[in-house]
Amino acid sequence: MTAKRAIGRHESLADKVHRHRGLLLVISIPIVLIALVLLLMPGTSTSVSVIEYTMKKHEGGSNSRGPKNYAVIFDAGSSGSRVHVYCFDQNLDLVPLENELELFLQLKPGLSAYPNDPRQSANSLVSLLDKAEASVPRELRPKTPVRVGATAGLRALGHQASENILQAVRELLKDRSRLKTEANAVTVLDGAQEGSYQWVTINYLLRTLGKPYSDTVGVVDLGGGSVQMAYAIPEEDAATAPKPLEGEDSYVKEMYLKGRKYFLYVHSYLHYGLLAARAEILKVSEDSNNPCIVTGFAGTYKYGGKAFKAAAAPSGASLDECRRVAINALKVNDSLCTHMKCTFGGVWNGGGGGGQKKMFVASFFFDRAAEAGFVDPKQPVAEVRPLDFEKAANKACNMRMEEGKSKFPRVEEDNLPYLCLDLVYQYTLLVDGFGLKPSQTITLVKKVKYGDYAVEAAWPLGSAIEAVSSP
Ligand SMILES: O=c1[nH]cnc2c1ncn2[C@@H]1O[C@H](COP(=O)(O)OP(=O)(O)O)[C@@H](O)[C@H]1O
Ligand SMILES: [Ca+2]
Repeated sequence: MTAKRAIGRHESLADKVHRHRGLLLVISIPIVLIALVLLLMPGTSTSVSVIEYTMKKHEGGSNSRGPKNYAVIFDAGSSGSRVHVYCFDQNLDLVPLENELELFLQLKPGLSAYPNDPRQSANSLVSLLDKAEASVPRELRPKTPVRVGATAGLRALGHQASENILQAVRELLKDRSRLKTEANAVTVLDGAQEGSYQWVTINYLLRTLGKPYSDTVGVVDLGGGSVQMAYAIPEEDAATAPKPLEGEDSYVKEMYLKGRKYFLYVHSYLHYGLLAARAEILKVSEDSNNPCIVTGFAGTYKYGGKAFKAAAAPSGASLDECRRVAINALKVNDSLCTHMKCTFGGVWNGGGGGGQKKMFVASFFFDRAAEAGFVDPKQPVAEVRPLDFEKAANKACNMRMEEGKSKFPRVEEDNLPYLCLDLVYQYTLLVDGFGLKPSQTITLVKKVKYGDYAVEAAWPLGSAIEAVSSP
């Protein structure tokens, strides 16, 4: 009986198809054509990578968690290691741990300072781990994710040496900690992840997530080893984004946050962090004097296990000549731009737009501006213009080493010989590299106000949000 009915229905369906074949043909031709065009279009499938997380609402039901969710994130940076502990409520709002919105601890040097001793490298995290774990209530520890994200220092070490260190860190966590380690909890972040987490951090703290892309802010993060830029772009621009250069991460990440889809342009430049750039700039002058070194200084600069001659010319430092060397080191003019518009080194600039109107610029940009005296280190943010870096550079390039302490009382002694270089590089990176106008206002950021508190403007919060919102 059942079989008979099925056959009967099958026959009548076939009859109908036969009867309406003309109409079906008319409908299907444009559909096939559209599918063909989409298939052949350059774009999204090759240049966009989808970030794997959504900021879920924790409103109960099967996905419900406890009232408080902790996350412990290690930032294994090139110049130091840091740990952040955050606590979120069910709405994914940050709630205070004791009297701050995060526990933040740091130490120097970073994991990459022990390239040949993975155990010692991992053990450098012990004091941070113990204090971080102690700040999480005992009963929540097995449910609390811990992640270790290494950045430019381990990236530059190469695969085998960095993998050995990461393995030693995994063992340390297993032996010493009761926190939850997910698969891939201990990794070298790729530059695009680092930049997109930083963008999530800042926009989360500014409460712009969930708003249209043009209400979000763009970010620049100048680390020791690498520098990242990230900002949201319109969907049309994402669809026509160029393919990345060989071996590079894709230019666009697709992200779902607070119910909205964002297309994030993100790029990380390895070797263009501030401490790495010093080496690049000193390499240009090889064994001779360098016009970026403060007048009266002669010494060596050590970076990444190598030593570079760092000696002032007898005639002293020169802002103009140092600018030329910095532009040269950035390869602004001598690399092929095969995209519509490039930043430097042949890298696509993302096309600009509303998501880049306001730029929040972090890490060494804030720190050097504070040391140079044009930003108050006690304030979480400061509005400046690229030309403030040039003005300070002019002063630094025209002083002698002996005058350093009185002209720049806040500069750390080890940084003094490189103050002209650092400030010139920062100006050059913003203006010649990223194409900002010298007079454009940018926000230097150390922390972002969140309610009555201020939270570090660093990528680990973006990673924590992902960790507590994944299933
Ligand atoms: O959590 C943070 N809060 C404030 N500043 C930070 C934080 N993390 C990194 N920085 C800044 O970034 C600088 C160095 O960057 P880092 O060592 O992370 O290099 P990398 O990002 O190239 O690996 C530090 O000297 C500091 O100014
Ligand atoms: Ca960093």
